[in-house]
This record gives sequence, structure tokens and C-alpha cells, in this order.
Amino acid sequence: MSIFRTLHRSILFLFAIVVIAIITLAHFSVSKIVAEQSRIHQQSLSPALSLITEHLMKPLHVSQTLSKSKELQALMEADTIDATAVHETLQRLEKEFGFLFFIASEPARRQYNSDGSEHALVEGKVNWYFKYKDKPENAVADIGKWEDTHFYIDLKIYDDQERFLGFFGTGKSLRSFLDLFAQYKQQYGYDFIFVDADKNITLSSDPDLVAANSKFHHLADLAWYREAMENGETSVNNRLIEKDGKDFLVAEINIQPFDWTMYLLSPLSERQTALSRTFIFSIISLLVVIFALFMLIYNLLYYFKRDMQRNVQIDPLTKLPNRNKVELRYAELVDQKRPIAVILLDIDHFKAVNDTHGHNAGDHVLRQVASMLDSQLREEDIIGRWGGEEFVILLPDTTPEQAYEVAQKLRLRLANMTASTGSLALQITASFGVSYTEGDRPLVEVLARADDALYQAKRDGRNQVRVQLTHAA
Ligand SMILES: Nc1nc2c(ncn2[C@@H]2O[C@H](COP(=O)(O)OP(=O)(O)OP(=O)(O)O)[C@@H](O)[C@H]2O)c(=O)[nH]1
Repeated sequence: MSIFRTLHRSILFLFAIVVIAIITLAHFSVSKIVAEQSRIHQQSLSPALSLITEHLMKPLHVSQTLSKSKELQALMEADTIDATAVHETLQRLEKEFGFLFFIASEPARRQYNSDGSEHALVEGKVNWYFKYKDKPENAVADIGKWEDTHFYIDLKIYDDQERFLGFFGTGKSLRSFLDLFAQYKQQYGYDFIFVDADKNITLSSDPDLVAANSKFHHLADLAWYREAMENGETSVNNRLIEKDGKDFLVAEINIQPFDWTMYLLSPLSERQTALSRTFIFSIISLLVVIFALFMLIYNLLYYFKRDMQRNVQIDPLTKLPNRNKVELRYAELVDQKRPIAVILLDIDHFKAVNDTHGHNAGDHVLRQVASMLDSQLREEDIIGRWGGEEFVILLPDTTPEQAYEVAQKLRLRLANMTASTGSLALQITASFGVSYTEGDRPLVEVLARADDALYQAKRDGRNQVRVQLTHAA
């Protein structure tokens, strides 16, 4: 297989690796962004859900459990309510569970609170009691007590004969919710709005929307809600809305036991920041990997090319520099303005070696000649295969006389060397032509002189050294 085909294949292979790496990374980046989007969504919902669980459902469940206790039933069933016992029980429960508790007794028409206060349940004055008393629901959530607005959970209590005994429940100051919402808003940036079944705003992180003095705000009072519901929509869940010049994503969560709905408004800018952070991180990782791969490929190609060039400049049979390499080395010496002696040598009657012993034996001999010649030269000398059974030697900083001596030495070594065909020993000789330049002549010109000298040596009977000088102009 040719070197170029190998190179071509390697480039294709590396290109395929890069493409696969980019596709894989792009896939992971997209997955990461989607995962991040889900995480942000989850993150926005989970605090809201824990808020509902901790501050609405827990009081409801605690009250529901307590409302079924024998102790409470006994207190509310009594013909005459024992106010002291009722207060003591409520106070104990408040201490134990951390909520305000109350009993609103139907027989006594009085409300007893765990803070020790009590008041009469008078129609026209205590509206909630008479409003819910006649409703079919057994559990309601309500906002009341206007001087210090509270969120209440009211549970109807009946005796064994299904006689209505009054309400038991728990209350929480709205102020404590506002503090809680403020904390959530600061931590997560979200706005909360709770509405009852009639879409009256019962709780909100916006203090201006919280009911005050029995006046509720309605969800439809809010421009963003009106706009979102304009085209006969029934829900604003997952809708993008604009409020105070900012974009928000709305989540709508139904709170079943109270028939309330919570609207969670999460600011898009925070989501965008978090998402773009993930996106930028993914893009940077992608670029780093692509850059690293690019550098890897670049270096691989660089070394491959260098290696290839080295191979291209080496004669495969003798492992000596080829013509190309010799020419390059000659040009370098000329650039350095060094005088150069050139020896061209040609093995005598080499055709006969091939013809008698075969081409392989000829190759074998060529390798031995190359190796012997190479071993006889200095480090800075350059020997190359010029073609066939012809070798060229560049001797930098060498006079023609010295070059002649070198050629003679090599000639004698060759003549005295016993070459092997692989199976047989044989004697060989070579003819030498020597030439010289001060370092300012093209190689072809110097070689032409050496070639002339070499053919003179051949003509003179072979196994000779002849010199033909090239003088600087
Ligand atoms: N085995 C082998 N033979 C080669 C190679 N390159 C050239 N030759 C042979 O070398 C021989 C050169 O023959 P000629 O140019 O006639 O010269 P010669 O027989 O050496 O005779 P003179 O040079 O006149 O002494 C040819 O037979 C070529 O085939 C090679 O790489 N391997």
C-alpha cells in the first residue's frame, strides 16, 4: 500500500473520529441542557410543594387527626362547655404542635382559642361560622380575623348521632406566611399566589395582594392573569407571562382538600441565566475537546508526514539516503558556503553478478557494498545511492587530493572485500570519479565532472580512481 493511500486513510479515519466526537459531545450537551431545564423546573416546584406540605397540609392533617380524638369529642359534647378544660387542652395542643388551635362550640355558641381568648359566635358578627356551618364541606380553609389576619383550617365536628357540635381547627397568622414567602422569594426568586375556589386571593408573596380588612383581591384584578386568559383559556399552567416588565413562567397547582389553587411565578431571567451557564459550559467543553482533537490530529499528521518524508528520502534496499536526500544535503552545504568534494562510484560488471547469481544475490551484494562504504566515512560525509549500482559521496571541507585518497581507500577496501551472494563468496571492484567545488556550483554540474572521471576510470580498465575538477569561475 502506498504511503499516500495510508495517509489518505489516516486523514479519513481521524476526520471520522472528530465527527463522532462532535456528534457525541453535541448529544451530551443537549441532554445536559434538557436535564438542567428539568432540574430547574423541579427546583422551582419542590420548594413550593414543600411549602404546601409543611404549612398547609400538615396543619390540616394534624387538625383532622386531633378532631377525631375522644378527648376533643368529650369536651365538645358536654351539655355545658367546661371553658377552663377547653383552654387547657387547646394550650397543650399549641405547645405540642406549634399551631394555634380553636374550638367553636355550637351548643355554647362561643369560640375558644389556644391563646386563652374567647368570644361569642353571633350571627352577623362572626360570618365565617355561619357561612361554613351550612355548607356541605367538612373541611374548609379560610382567611379571617381581620385585625390580625389569619389563615384558618376549620373542621366540622359531629357526635355519634351526627349532631353538629361545632368546629375544631387551627390558625396561622398571615404575617408568618408573608415572612415565609419573603424567604422563598429571596432564595428562589419565586412569587406565590393562592386563590380559593372563587379565585379570591387568599395568600400571596406580594403583601399588596393579601386580604386586608375583609377585602379580598381577585385573581382577575391582575393584568397578567387577564391577558393570559383572554382567549377563553381555562388554565395558565406553563404559560409565559409578563409582569412588571419581566418574563415569568407560571405553574398552576391545585390544592385539593381546600379547593384552592396555587400559582407559582418563576422568573425566566434566572432560568435563562442558569440555562445559559449550562449551555456556555457545554459549548466550552465541546470547543476544548474539538481543539484537543484538532491538536492531536495536527501533531499526528505532523509526525506522520515527517516520518513519511524520512522514508521517502531513504533508499529502501540499501537504507542509504536517496538522490533526493543527497541533493538536499548538497544544497545545505552550498548554503553554508563549504567546499565539497564529490565521489561517484559504480560497481564494475555488476550485470554479470545479476546474470550469474540472480537479482536477489545482486541486491545482497549492493547492501554489503553500501554498508561497507558507509562504515568508512566520517560523520559529516554523506553517502547516497545515486541509482542502480552507482553511489555518490559528498565530502564537505575536503580538498580534491584528500578526496582522491578517500576514493583510493574505498576502492581498495572494495577490491579486498569478500562479498557474499547469500550462498557464495565473490570478489567485486568499482570505478571512481572524483570532482570538487568551492561550494558555488550546482550539483548536476559537479556530478557531470565526476561522471566524466568515472567513465574515464571505466575506460582505463575499471577498479580505478580518476579526478576531474570543477573550478570556481
Ligand atoms: N540486483 C540489482 N541489480 C541492479 C539494481 N539496479 C541496477 N541493477 C543492475 O545493475 C546492472 C548494471 O549494468 P550495466 O549498466 O550494464 O553495467 P555493469 O554490468 O555494472 O558494467 P560496467 O558498469 O560497465 O562495469 C544491470 O544489470 C542492472 O539491472 C538493483 O537494485 N539490484
